[in-house]
Amino acid sequence: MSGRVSGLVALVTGAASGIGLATSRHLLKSGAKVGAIDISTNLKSTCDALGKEFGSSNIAYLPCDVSDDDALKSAFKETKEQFGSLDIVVNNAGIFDEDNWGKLLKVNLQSVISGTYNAMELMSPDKGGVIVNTASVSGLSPLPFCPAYSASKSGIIAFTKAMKNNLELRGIKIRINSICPAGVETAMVMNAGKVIMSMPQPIIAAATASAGELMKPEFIAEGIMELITDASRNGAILMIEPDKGFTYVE
Ligand SMILES: NC(=O)C1=CN([C@@H]2O[C@H](COP(=O)(O)OP(=O)(O)OC[C@H]3O[C@@H](n4cnc5c(N)ncnc54)[C@H](O)[C@@H]3O)[C@@H](O)[C@H]2O)C=CC1
Ligand SMILES: CC/C=C\CC(=O)/C=C/C=C\C=C\C=C\[C@@H](O)[C@@H](O)C/C=C\CCC(=O)O
Repeated sequence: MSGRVSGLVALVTGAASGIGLATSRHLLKSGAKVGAIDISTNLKSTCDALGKEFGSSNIAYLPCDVSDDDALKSAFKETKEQFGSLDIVVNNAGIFDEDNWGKLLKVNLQSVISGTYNAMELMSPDKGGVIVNTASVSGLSPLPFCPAYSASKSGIIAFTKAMKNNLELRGIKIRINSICPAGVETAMVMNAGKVIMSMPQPIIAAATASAGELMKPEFIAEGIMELITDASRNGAILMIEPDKGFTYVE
């Protein structure tokens, strides 16, 4: 799979908000069909609005908790059944909840691994496909105010690199990449402020020190689209920062 996404079938998790919503819009605008997965009650109105703008037959409303492996598998299958193929998967849903770190690991890391295996099962062996996993700069440089979150994102990066080699060695024509944004202006960051404020003062200071200018979700969606459409990108880790823009890291 390379080049144009027009006519292809994509699946995006965390599609109701922030980076997932911006990516779904970008994919629809480029002529792809999108299976939109999210746990949020906002997903219905989001899909209705996207359907009005881009055609209701191009978007599938798939309410699902990505931490439930069986439910996630069903939503992947439903996307292929509705649209006839599965070519692009963006494993993007995530939470920022250190107090519930067990749940965080399931949503942020387990769902990326199970989403990748689902994609491998459903993508065409001939045509192949592309997977993009949303990590974070915290997966490259772990942050003291979110140790479990950082671990989940490091896990995504390690999984993506290892799976790239695994797929290549087995001759499977699926590319797999990861995106690592710094702070983005989404509900996740807006809600994190009050949680961080309840942490010990030195941790608040560390969080404040690492916070830079927030980027727009649309900018991150552009990075995800680059990883989808540029056939030379496989096993790529794309860091996105407000001051430096896009940087591919080893
Ligand atoms: N906002 C930021 O500064 C950054 C965010 N990220 C990552 O980007 C991804 C998207 O986050 P944002 O757009 O920022 O946040 P967001 O909060 O706007 O969007 C996350 C979406 O995931 C959904 N979600 C959460 N738990 C779910 C579950 N169990 N099942 C299905 N859907 C679920 C939410 O309902 C929401 O719609 C996450 O993986 C996050 O860790 C990475 C780097 C920076
Ligand atoms: C710093 C970006 C690192 C990682 C990005 C990421 O993957 C997820 C980030 C999630 C939450 C980040 C929250 C950052 C908050 C900062 O703005 C701190 O300055 C908040 C500190 C105190 C709160 C102050 C207030 O709300 O009044």
